[in-house]
Amino acid sequence: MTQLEGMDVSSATPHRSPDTEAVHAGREDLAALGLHAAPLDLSTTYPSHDSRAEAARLDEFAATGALPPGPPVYARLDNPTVARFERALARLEGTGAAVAFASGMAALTAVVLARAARGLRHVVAVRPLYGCSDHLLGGGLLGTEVTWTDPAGIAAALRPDTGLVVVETPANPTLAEIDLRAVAESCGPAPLLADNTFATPVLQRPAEHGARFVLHSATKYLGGHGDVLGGVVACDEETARELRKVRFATGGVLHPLAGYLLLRGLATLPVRMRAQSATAAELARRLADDPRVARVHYPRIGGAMVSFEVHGDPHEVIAGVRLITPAVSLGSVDTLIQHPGSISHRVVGPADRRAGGIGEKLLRMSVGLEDAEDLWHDLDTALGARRGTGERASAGAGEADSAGSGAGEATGDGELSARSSAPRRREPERAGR
Ligand code: MET
Repeated sequence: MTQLEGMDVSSATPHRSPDTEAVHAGREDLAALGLHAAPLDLSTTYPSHDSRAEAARLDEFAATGALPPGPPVYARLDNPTVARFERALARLEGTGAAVAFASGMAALTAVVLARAARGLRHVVAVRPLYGCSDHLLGGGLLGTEVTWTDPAGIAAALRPDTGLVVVETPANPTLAEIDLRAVAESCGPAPLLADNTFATPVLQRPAEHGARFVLHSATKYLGGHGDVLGGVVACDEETARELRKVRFATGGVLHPLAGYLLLRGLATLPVRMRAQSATAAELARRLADDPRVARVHYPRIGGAMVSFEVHGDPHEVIAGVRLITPAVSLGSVDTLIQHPGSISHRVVGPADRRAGGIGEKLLRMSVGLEDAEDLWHDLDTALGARRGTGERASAGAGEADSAGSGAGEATGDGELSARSSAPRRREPERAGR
């Protein structure tokens, strides 16, 4: 372990732009090590001839959850490659610490267990959440009891044994947005967990709005290339200590190779998010103007996710794509499309899916780095004949522009500005809850 591990990273270095942090955070010790690229430490254990010192270090960890100084003891406790990713993500989210896990679900599990260890097993949650999050909380596997509510009902749903309030914004898969500051204020003493997987810290830093736990499936945008499974919770150092204790006890650790790939992924996160968001906003505009599409969901804060409801059979769209990958997951450099009712939210019962606004006609698309025209051509073909006319579309940028959807224009930093010159037609839905 380096001396940098376990420190409160919020005070470690002066404030720098997120673009700079993405490239440099977590790499503070490399120059002293004489390295340019981050090293990959695959050790499962670490030698020491001093058993008394090891005992003292383990006692200290067991008592506090603070990472002991000196070299690591064992990989389930601590790994320097993973710690670089944790420091970098904490810097990007503006928190004092971050704790990485084997997957996003392992990360959420650790938070729930840490709260339950304090006797606080009641959870207040807002639908929709990612399907497996919904199932983990509501299914009772971890002994939790959930009160599902809308954001306005959070304060009334709180109980003395409420240990956690869980929201996801933009939500998987409807992209519904929540006012995090308002929600955090209504949580009282209960900590707010915000799943920030879809927005990433490039578009939104929930800790600045009062979230105590910022959850990511790191598998998605943080990794960015569809080749690493991981999860992470950004939080303050005191909270991180509780999570490290749960991680050590339960073993849901992030593999060092995953930590290596995630740190590498973070370096390009802002660039990828801006490019993918610009293409997503353009596709959302075109879909909103398409008669084969009943409804388009695109977040006010932008992002690379677009969800839309078709008039026809959504399964035919999945069957019809050729360039776009028909697969669950998101956040990769290639565009993915899936049917939430069949895959990402299958584990949520039909009535609860409906309660969360997840209709059977809904498709969820994660827009990658391909050319927008190529993606539109594939979508246009997969959507099939235009309703009523049988006409095949050949929309390009010109057609989209002349359509003047008024749906807003990606500015390149994830924000949207309304087009004012063109007549307004249908817009992607941006309504919050
Ligand atoms: C196994 S289902 C889904 C994986 C991922 N969390 C998604 O929403 O696509």
